[in-house]
Amino acid sequence: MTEHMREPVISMRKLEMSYGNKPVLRGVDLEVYAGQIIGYIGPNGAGKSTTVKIMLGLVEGYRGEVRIFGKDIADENIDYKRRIGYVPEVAELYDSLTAQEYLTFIGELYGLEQRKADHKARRLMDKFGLEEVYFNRISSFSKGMRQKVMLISSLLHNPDILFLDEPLSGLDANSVMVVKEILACLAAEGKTIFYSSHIMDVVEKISSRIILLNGGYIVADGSFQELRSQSHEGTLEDIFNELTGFHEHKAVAEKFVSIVQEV
Ligand SMILES: Nc1ncnc2c1ncn2[C@@H]1O[C@H](COP(=O)(O)OP(=O)(O)OP(=O)(O)O)[C@@H](O)[C@H]1O
Repeated sequence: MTEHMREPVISMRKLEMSYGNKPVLRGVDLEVYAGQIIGYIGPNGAGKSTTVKIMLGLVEGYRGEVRIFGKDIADENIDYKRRIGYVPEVAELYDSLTAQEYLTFIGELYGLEQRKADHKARRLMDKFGLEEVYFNRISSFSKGMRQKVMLISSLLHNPDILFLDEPLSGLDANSVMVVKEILACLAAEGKTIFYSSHIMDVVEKISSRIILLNGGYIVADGSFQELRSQSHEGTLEDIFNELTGFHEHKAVAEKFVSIVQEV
C-alpha cells in the first residue's frame, strides 16, 4: 500500500492562528503518516510550539481543521490524548516528588494501573541508568536526568504519536545515541514522531521528512535528500539559512561584539 492510500495520522487544513492581531500561522496544510519522523524546524517564534500545542488541545481560537487519528479535535472528544505523548521544551516536573511518585502518577493519569506504571517506570529508569535514583526526589536531579524522566513519562502509556521539543537537551553523548535509536525503533514500529529542534545536524540525520515553518507558512517539506537537491545546498543548516533568507551571521556577530566592547 502506498503512503497516500493510508489515512493520515495527523491532518491540518488551512490552519491559522493569531495572538491578538498578530498572525502566527497563516494557512498550514499538512498530512502526517504513521511511521514518519517529522523534523519540525523554523526560526525562533515561527509558530512550531503553537502548532504542537494546538494539536495537543492546549491552545484554542485557531481557524481551519485539525484531525488526529481521523477525528476533528474540535469535536470535544479527548480520547485521542491517550494516544499522544509530549515532551515540552521546558520540563515542568514536580520537584518535591520522587521519580517513582511522579512517573506512577503520570502513568495513572494515562490510565495505567498504579502497580503496572510503577513496574514499567522502574525498568525504563533502569535502561537509562537511573535505577538508583528511582526513589529520590526530582529536585536532586541534574538537567539530563530530568530530561530522561520526561522522556519516560511521555512513553509510559505506549503512545502512537510523540511530540518532542528539543528532546536531547541536556543529554550526554551516550544517552543521545540511545535516544536517537529509541526514536528510530519507535518509528519502525509505526509510531509517528513530531520532532522540533534547532540542532540541525540531528534533525538532518534522524528525520524521514523535514518541515520548515517560516512566516506562518510551510516553506519546505520533504526528505533531507529532496530538500538538498531542490536548494543545491550542502547541510540542513545551509538549507535553513537559504530558505529563511539569512546570510548575515558574520555581520550580526561582529556588530554584537562591537557593542559588547563599548564601555
Ligand atoms: N500565549 C501567547 N500569547 C501571545 N503570543 C504568543 C503566545 N505564545 C506564543 N506567542 C507568539 O507566537 C509566536 C510563535 O511562538 P511559538 O512559541 O509557537 O514559536 P516557536 O516556533 O516554537 O519558537 P522557538 O523556536 O523560539 O521555540 C511568537 O511570536 C510568540 O511571541
